[in-house]
Amino acid sequence: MNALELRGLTKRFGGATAVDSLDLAVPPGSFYGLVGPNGAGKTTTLSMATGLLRPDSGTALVGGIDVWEQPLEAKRLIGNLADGVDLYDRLTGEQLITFSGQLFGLDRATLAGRVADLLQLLDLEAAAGRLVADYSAGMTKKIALASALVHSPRLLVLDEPFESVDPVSAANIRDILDGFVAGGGTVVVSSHSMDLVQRMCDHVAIVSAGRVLVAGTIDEVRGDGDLETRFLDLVGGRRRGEGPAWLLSS
Ligand SMILES: Nc1ncnc2c1ncn2[C@@H]1O[C@H](COP(=O)(O)OP(=O)(O)OP(=O)(O)O)[C@@H](O)[C@H]1O
Repeated sequence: MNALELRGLTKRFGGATAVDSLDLAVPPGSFYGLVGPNGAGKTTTLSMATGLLRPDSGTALVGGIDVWEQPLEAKRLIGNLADGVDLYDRLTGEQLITFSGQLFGLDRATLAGRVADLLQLLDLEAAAGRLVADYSAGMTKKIALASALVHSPRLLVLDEPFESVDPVSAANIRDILDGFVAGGGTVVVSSHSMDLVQRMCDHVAIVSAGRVLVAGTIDEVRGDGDLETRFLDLVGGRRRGEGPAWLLSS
C-alpha cells in the first residue's frame, strides 16, 4: 500500500485550474521530491493531500485512509509543514510544540520527553522560552517542523522546508529526515533546489500547470543527465539573453 496516493486531484480557483486531475503514488519508505516552476500547483496539491484544502474532485489516501472521508484517522499519520500557514506565535517555542502534541492526545510525560528531544535536535533550546513571533524565518521553520514531528507521524509532508534555513540547520534537518526514512517513515518534500532533491531524495515528480509531467526514481527521471537539465527540458520557459539594454551597466 502506498504511503500517499493521489488520484485525479483537481482544484480550480475562479476560472483557473491550479491542479488538474493529478495522480501521484508515493511508496512507503521513500524520500519523495516534488518540484515544479512557480505556480505549478505544488502547495495546492500538498494542501489537498494533507486535509487543509478541500479538492473539487479526486481523492487523497494516506496509508490507504481517505484524507477527506476519515480526516482524524488520516491526520494522525501525517506530519505537515505547510507553506504560509500561520502558527500560534504568541506561544513560546516550547509551548507551541507542547500544544501540537496535546492536540494528538499525547500524555504529559511522553510529551515532555519529546519536546525536550525536538528542541535539542533542532538546536532551539536557547530559544525555547521566547515567543515564536520573535523568531527569525529559519527558526520559525524549525519550530514548525518540530510541531509536525511531535506525534511521531508515518508520513511527513514538507513544503519548502529549507527555505531561509541556515546550512548547518539544513544539514541537521536532512539528518533527521534521513533517520525518519531509515526508520520506515515516508517523506514528501517540495523544493526549488534540484541539486538538493537529487542528493536527498530517492524519488521525484516534476509538476507543471497542475499536472505530473514525469515521476519515478531520481535515476529514472534524470536519465543520463542531471535533474536540473531534465527539469528545464520538460518545463521550458528559459529566456536566453542578457535582458533589456537599460539594465546593462555598460
Ligand atoms: N487561494 C488561492 N486563490 C486563488 N488562486 C490561488 C490560490 N492558491 C493558489 N492559487 C493559484 O494556483 C496556482 C498554483 O499555486 P501554488 O501555490 O499551488 O503553486 P506552487 O507550485 O506551490 O508555486 P511556488 O513554487 O511559487 O510556491 C497559481 O496560479 C496560484 O496563483
